[in-house]
Parts: sequence; C-alpha cells; structure tokens
Amino acid sequence: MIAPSELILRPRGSVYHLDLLPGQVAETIITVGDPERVGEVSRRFDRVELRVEAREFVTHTGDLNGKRLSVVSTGIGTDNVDIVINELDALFNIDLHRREVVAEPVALTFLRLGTSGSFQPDIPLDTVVLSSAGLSLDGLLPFYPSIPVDESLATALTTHLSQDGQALPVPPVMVRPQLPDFLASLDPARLTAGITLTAAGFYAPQGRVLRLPTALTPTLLEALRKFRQEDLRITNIEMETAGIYALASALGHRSASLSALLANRALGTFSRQPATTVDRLIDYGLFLLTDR
Ligand SMILES: O=P(O)(O)O[C@H]1O[C@H](CO)[C@@H](O)[C@H]1O
Ligand SMILES: O=c1cc[nH]c(=O)[nH]1
Repeated sequence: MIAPSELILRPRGSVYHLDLLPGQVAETIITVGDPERVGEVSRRFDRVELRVEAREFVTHTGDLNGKRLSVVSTGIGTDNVDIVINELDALFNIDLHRREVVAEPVALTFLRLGTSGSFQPDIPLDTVVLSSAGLSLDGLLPFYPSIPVDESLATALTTHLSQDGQALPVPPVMVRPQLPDFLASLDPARLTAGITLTAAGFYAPQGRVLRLPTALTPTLLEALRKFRQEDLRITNIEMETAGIYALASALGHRSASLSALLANRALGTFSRQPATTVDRLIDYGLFLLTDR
C-alpha cells in the first residue's frame, strides 16, 4: 500500500495538486506551460466535458473529431512536470482506493505544445520544432534512477565541449522519447527536429544576462551550438521537455514535444507575431492528434 503521505489525495478523492479524479482525463494528453493556453486549445474542441483549475494546473477534457483529449497546464519548469506526470499517471495506473499499482498499466500519450528559444542562427523565428531528444540541465532526472538515459549522446557532448576546453556547470543528461506513432510515421525531412535543451530557469540557466552573470558564457554557448552527433544538434531551449520525455518513458508512456520558436537566442531577436505562431502550433498539434 502506498502511504497517505506519499500519494496525497484531497477529501473528495482527487489527486493532491491537479485536483482530478480517475475518469476525468483522456488517455491522450496535451501539455502546455501557460495555464491560459489551455483554453486556447480547448476552444478548438467540438465539446468540453470538464474544466478543473488548481494552482497553475488547469485541465480541460473534451473531444475533437471523435477523439477524447485532455489539455493540462504544467506551469513553468520540470519541478512542475514531476507533479503533473506523476499525478496523471496515478489517475490511470494506481488504484486510488486500495493505494496499489494496477496489474495492467495504461500507456498514455503526451504531446507538449510549448514555446521556446531557437539556439541556432539558421533556425528562423516562428518555426515549429520537434524534440528528437531532451538535454536535461535542470537537475530533476538524477532523482529517478530508473529513467532510461542516452549515455553515449551525453558523453559525446561532454567530449565535444572538453575538446574546446569547455564544461557544463551541471552534468548533462540526455533522454530520448518513445514517440507516438502519429509522429514516428511523419517524413523527418518535413520537420525541423533536434535536441531540446531543458533549462532550470529562464535567465542564467539559458545564458541570459540582465544584472547577474551566467555560467553559460558566450564561448560555452558557441561550443554547444557547434555540437553535432549523427544528424542531431541542439535546436532550442525551454524548461519542460526533457522532464516530460524522461518520466513518460520510464512510466511506459509515449511522448512528443513541439515547440514554437519565439526567440532566436543566437541572433538576439524575438517574434513579431507570437500569438499567431502559438495558434499555428496548436492547430498543427491538434491536426496530428486527430486528423490522421
Ligand atoms: O510556453 P511554455 O509552454 O510555458 O514554455 C516555455 O515558456 C516558459 C518560459 O517563458 C517555460 O515554461 C518554457 O518552457
Ligand atoms: O527563450 C525562450 C523562449 C521561450 N521559453 C524559454 O524557456 N526560452
């Protein structure tokens, strides 16, 4: 039995942070960082059956073109991703009355629709990028020793950086998703794809300097930019993808992350049409989930 202190339920039996009950969430779940983006997604549904709000975690469940979907906001950062993925998984894969793991776990599908900064000068603003892998610099993953990590990709990065006399301030962890079938069957030549760097913060952890210096110096950022392994390079920076990929894979779920690039960090530019670009991202995500 999982103790009440470890899996906390509200008095009505809902999971502690998300305030959701079993049955209220679809097996296909869109995650977004911004709680306000939840309504932007669900207003495209044919019908919304449920709206729940708890802290930064807003959940809408409904259907589109005959497919049941949920959209859940994670808020910012992988500390929140830890809560969201564990509690959503518990709704399906832990019997909340008996407090026991179910015998036959349900495999969920997660699709993150997020915003991000382009890491390369040649990937234009407003591009939508698929994360082929997550580079976790956020500190969450070492707490989950069962997570399948790509040691050789992480070692290749560390070796590449050391050849330039550079090192990251924290050990890099690389994770690869189990992509949902609707993405695995897409022609890769039609998508911009690459490694998404998941940072522990927005400013110094992404190499930004306002009044405080960053350990991600221009020389280190340039060395990261030049990293190539197989057909992969670091395409973008944000704050959730590696956490979602890692926890979803370890729990037996499929996951994919699509990011709209609103900033270009190499060029110092920001989108002139962020809302339009996020709209396009949402439309594309819903098309992938429902029209194929
Ligand atoms: O637009 P969302 O999904 O929130 O994603 C990005 O935007 C936030 C930072 O502005 C971080 O959460 C980052 O990952
Ligand atoms: O540069 C950016 C843009 C959006 N979100 C991030 O985390 N970083």
